[in-house]
Amino acid sequence: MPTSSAHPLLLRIVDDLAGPGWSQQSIFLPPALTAELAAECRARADAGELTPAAIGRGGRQLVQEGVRGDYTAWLEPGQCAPGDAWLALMESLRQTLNRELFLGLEELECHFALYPPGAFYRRHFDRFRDDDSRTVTVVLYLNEAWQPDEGGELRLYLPGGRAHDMMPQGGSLACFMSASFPHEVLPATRERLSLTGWFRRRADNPLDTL
Ligand SMILES: O=C(O)CCC(=O)C(=O)O
Ligand SMILES: [Fe+2]
Repeated sequence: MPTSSAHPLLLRIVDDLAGPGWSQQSIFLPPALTAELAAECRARADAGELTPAAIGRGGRQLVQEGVRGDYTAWLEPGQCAPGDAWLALMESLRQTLNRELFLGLEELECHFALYPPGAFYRRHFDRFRDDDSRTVTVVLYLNEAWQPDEGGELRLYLPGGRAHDMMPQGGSLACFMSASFPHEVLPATRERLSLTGWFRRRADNPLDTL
């Protein structure tokens, strides 16, 4: 059992990752900060700063609409106040996960994602075949008053052939071990906004760091 003084919400995520390996927090972020992050995502979309998401990494990136149809933009420190507030919270989570679970997480890469109505992301793993540094996935949803009949669930495939669906409700968080759970994003009837991040640790392959 964790014994530290970290926020109870963060400790709940620690317990979930140490147990089943995934966590769903329905009320993770206050509505005001969620709304500010949603506004930032929309502003970037309006400014044409979101680009079609690609599959793979480095020189092997490929846009494949039949696999994923979302648009993304990286969130970097110093770009906007709500983004920095989010990154500070994720830094607390990173430190808590390292302290309690010895995960050795070194950094977070994080992007806004916008799925137009009907867009999806087929079943996949978040780890690249040639790079195992993505260790923990976090997805914060930015959609106010999402309704169950609007679709857009994150479907997490669990061991034993079961699946768990999560509605992309504003302020809720999905978190899971990146290498353990195939997952997909189902199409929605309305625009679906999120902020997705991956905590990375140093790649095992020394050639990757050259
Ligand atoms: O938005 C989600 O629910 C998950 C997104 C995802 O799987 C990804 O970007 O790799
Ligand atoms: Fe994913």
